[in-house]
Amino acid sequence: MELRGPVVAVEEPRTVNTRDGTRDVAEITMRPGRGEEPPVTVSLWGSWAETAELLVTGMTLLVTEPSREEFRGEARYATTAESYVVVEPEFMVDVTDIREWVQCSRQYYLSKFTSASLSYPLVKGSLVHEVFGDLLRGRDLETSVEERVADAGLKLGLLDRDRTAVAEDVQSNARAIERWLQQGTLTEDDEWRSELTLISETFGIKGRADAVRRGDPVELKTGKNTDAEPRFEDKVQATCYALLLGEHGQTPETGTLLYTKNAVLNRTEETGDLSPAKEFSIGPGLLQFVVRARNELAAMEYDISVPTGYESNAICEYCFEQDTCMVVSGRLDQESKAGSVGGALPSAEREYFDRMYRATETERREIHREYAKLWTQSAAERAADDKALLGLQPQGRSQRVDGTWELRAENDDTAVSKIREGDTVLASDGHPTRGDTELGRVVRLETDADGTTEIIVHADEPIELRRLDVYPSDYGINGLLTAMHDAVLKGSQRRRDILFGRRDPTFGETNATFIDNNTAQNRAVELAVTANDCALIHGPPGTGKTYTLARAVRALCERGERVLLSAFTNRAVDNALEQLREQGFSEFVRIGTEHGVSDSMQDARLEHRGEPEERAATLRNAPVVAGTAATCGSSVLKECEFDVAIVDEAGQLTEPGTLAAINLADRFVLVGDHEQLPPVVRDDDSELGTSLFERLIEQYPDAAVTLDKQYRMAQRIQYFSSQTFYDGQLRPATPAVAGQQLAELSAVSSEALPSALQDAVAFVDPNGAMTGNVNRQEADRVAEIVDAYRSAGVAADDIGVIAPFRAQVAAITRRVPSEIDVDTVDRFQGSARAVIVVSFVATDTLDSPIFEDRRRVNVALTRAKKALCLVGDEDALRSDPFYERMLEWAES
Ligand SMILES: Nc1ncnc2c1ncn2[C@@H]1O[C@H](COP(=O)(O)OP(=O)(O)OP(=O)(O)O)[C@@H](O)[C@H]1O
Repeated sequence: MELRGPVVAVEEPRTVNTRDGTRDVAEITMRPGRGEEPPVTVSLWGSWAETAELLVTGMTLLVTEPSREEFRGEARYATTAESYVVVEPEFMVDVTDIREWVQCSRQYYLSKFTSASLSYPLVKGSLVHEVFGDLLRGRDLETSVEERVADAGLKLGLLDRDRTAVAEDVQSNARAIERWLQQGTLTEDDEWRSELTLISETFGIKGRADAVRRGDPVELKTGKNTDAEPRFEDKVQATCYALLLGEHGQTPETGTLLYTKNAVLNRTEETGDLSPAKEFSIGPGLLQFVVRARNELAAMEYDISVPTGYESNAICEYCFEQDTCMVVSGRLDQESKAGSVGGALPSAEREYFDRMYRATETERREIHREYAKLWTQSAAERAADDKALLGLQPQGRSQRVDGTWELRAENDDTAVSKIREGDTVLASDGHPTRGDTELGRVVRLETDADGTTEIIVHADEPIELRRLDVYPSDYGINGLLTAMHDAVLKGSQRRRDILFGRRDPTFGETNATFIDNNTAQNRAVELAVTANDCALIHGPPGTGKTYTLARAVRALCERGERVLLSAFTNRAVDNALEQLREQGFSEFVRIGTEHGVSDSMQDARLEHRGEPEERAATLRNAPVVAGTAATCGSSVLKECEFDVAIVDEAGQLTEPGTLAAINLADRFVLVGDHEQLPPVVRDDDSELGTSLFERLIEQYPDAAVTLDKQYRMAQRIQYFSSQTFYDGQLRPATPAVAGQQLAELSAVSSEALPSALQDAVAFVDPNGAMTGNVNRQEADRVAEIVDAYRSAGVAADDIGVIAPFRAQVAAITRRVPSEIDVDTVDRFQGSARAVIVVSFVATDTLDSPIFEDRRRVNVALTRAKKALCLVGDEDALRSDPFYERMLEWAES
């Protein structure tokens, strides 16, 4: 039995005399049943009374196992010895955050700004952890160390570390583990699990336990500890895992900490307890303590306030982070237990930091809401939302060379989901939080001609693969905060003057001609090459953005500048590199994962594995380094410096997302189109919804150039977009572009097309009906239209179909040959087809927008080169002035 719902009133805690002596109690009123039921009073006893001080009305509270009694016809509840009180249970706190919070609340806050810094202790720490996992999976120590150290070649090289010395260091730490594993206390049937992903519905805590032995948590620490007891914060961490494990069965009573460095200590020099493994008992007091610590953290994040350090008992004098802490409080004018140094930043910068911090944390909260849906939504609801693939039939599993597992399954269902190859997912035997779950990577997800989908997932442990769920990761959030911190607190004065509108960007001069057949493109390269601060290149659809960008990269390199080439998506990064190759330039390295990078760029991909010095040199000496903006915040790229950062698709990046890339360079060039897809944010009113590109282009029109000649669309097709989004400035680059026709494609005879499709822009009303997000009649009609183009000789890969909703995408996919690309707008951005068919789905009235944003329509309509067919309900479209104008153009 539990009470879960919003708090409606809170009373101050008081001390009362009871049969058992004096006790604290606080009374609160809440609406259980997630706010559906009438208010009830709950007495929070003992140490839970303190929790009442954290509460404000509106917060969600969870009380487990309360007692209930009737008092004058009213139900009254109270906490019992078994109860837990959880503040904002849907706010998912990571176990490592609780550990940090207990050490120092300020340190928890500061660590948001130092994500992904490269340091030897961190790299060594993860190597030892990996080796530990390997040993548990039965790999032999020497092979494991050798392999893992080789895999970390690049990072070790950037840290100027020698491979053999690192291997020895890791090996000596790992020996402690090996010896402990071999101790007589362990028997053959000792049950082990490594790297267990745990998500708690009750406590709002998630984490990955290093290992679980016979149901008890084992945590690995690469430091030393010569006390008999584990360190308090380490106990806190292991206790969190115990709490999470208890949710699925028995709560463990013992936790183990393995201090690997103890094994390396010299017994003649060190005194104390040198044994690496230290056990401790986990009692109710400790379990409740970690929940209370988590509650404090969740309450602080509820209103996104900044901790002062007084929330925990840390002693600042002993803290390694004291200086950083004081600088941050000084610069941002924050109250801090450690005090502060230096003057505050100008108020505009502090306000900006504050706004962006709040917006980013709000995004985190939205991601956590997604987490909660893992259990608040039923399996069917998740499948209907495209967030899960259910009912998979396991097809076996096998251990891979590195000891991890390949899990195979099949699915006959035609269900679609957002899950794609390369994604990190929650793979489970039935339920993502209640079942046996592993965090895994989808390496294959392919549907064959008879509709069977083959699924392969790589994971640490061999589970039965029956279900996949989208994993709502907040991994990137700290990257955004770090980028913002680095830009505002560490950025040069000159850069900040530009970002905060205090000085106009300046340019040098050049007499060179870079592109001789397109004035705007030539001007764009000129700006990029001569910019002392920044240049902005606005590229409407098909105007040669990529071509111009590649030319600019080359021109900069010719002048001896080192260039960072970045974009929002992997695809755009690869497109730019392909264009560079076409222009005869190939001195670049590509940073990215094997899955992220396209096949054609695998040869340019920087391997991490190898000889450290050689790996680091390859990166350090490359004239051009390319990777997505998200990768720019990685520990590897943060070690690099560039003269110029060129960022494509800048209109799709949030401000902090853009800062991650431009922080690495002295000057920057943003390339994009703010009239196409905006940044994707979960909170509609978010400050993050406007890109830095859009803000700067409005602020500094003189630093910008618009490419105005497009090389893609027939004149008839481009007209609506040009008029509606580009003040009529967009024009075909050549008469050939303007006058292109379907009949120019080989084997195509346009006479074979039905008369309705003869025009370059056509409109068809299939008289369908929308149910949910699907319009079946319209899907049938789209299939007929695709068929008509095919019969007229258009090749399948020349046709693309775009629909606003995934459900309609699925409905159409089932009706057309598998070679035809059918997808949402986001997947089509940056590409084009000779023929594009757009399905609008909506019928009768437009209660909710078809494409959430007009800019998405712009993208959809401008993917077509020679023929565009709009399929939708005339009445619905005419009910909105924007779509009405679109119809008038289509029917003119
Ligand atoms: N100055 C030019 N001279 C000749 N061809 C050009 C020129 N600029 C671009 N093109 C050609 O026009 C086509 C479109 O260019 P590109 O792919 O660079 O467009 P884009 O603006 O990046 O498109 P998108 O809007 O999809 O990002 C390409 O085939 C490119 O080679």
